[in-house]
Amino acid sequence: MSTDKEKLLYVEHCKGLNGLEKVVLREVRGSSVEVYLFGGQVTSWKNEYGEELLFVSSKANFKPPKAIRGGIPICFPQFATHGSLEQHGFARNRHWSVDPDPPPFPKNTSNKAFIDLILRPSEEDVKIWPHRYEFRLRVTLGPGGDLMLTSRIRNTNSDGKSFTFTFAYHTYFYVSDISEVRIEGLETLDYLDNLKDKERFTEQGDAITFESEVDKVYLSTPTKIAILDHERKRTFVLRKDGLPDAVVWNPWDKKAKAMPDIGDEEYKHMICVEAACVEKPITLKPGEEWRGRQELSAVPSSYCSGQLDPLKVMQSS
Ligand SMILES: O=P(O)(O)OC[C@H]1O[C@H](O)[C@H](O)[C@@H](O)[C@@H]1O
Repeated sequence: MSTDKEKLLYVEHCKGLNGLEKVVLREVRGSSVEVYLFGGQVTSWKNEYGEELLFVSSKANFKPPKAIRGGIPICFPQFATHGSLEQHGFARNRHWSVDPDPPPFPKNTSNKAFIDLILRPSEEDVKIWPHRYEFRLRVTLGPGGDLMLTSRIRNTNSDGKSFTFTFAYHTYFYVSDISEVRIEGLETLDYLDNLKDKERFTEQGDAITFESEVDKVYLSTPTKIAILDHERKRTFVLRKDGLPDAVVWNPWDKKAKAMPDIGDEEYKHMICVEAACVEKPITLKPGEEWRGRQELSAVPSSYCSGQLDPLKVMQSS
């Protein structure tokens, strides 16, 4: 366990843009993470060289109630238009609080840089979605610069009613050039195509690359997905737990132009790959809790490349 004094070095509470409350996590080797209490949203993740790994639009409004465009918005209790609520639910445009005394995790890690946030419904929220819950979000910056998000959602209804929700960590990765990006781990899977009325298709071909707008929900994916940025020679590895689906989105030029909070050319520098639970919504009875976890790491591409796997090089020589 870290002492309070030690924790101060790693977790700083301060003001962000427009005076919004922000928490900065730091790790000794220099990596950092920023989390806004508005939206419970991670808005920055930097590696030990100070390079930004997440995309945040230059036109992002850091002005509630509009959600911040970029980073990792939380979609809850509804992903996209899969229900009657506003697009992506309301968690991304609510003010979260720091949770001073969260229930412990079964396995407490030695990580020092983490923050626990909590969202409970306001009376206004209950009118929109008639349920009581506690949504606890732990954001952790690991010793190697990895970024972990763990959500724990508990049904606290006192009227005996269950509730059902869909969910996504709507992660915007920063990439050098979208036309040089490849995603591995989703080949041959079934997906719902949001550009074709959520119709179901099967992915064909070897790997996923980009040359036009994409908005797909891949179903029941492996727990590990890799996003390769060839130009930057960087690979993001996304690991997920409790979140069977994965959304891939890039608005491309026309849609980006129509969006007031994305610059016309900025679609080239972003790719959303979102650990999600969309196809089969989660139902919780009163007292029940759900957990969904996403872990991100960024490594030089050579570490991941099959060609450079020493075993494979030896076998092929
Ligand atoms: O503009 P937003 O409400 O933030 O949504 C941005 C995008 O999020 C997801 O990736 C959905 O699949 C897209 O259909 C949507 O356009």
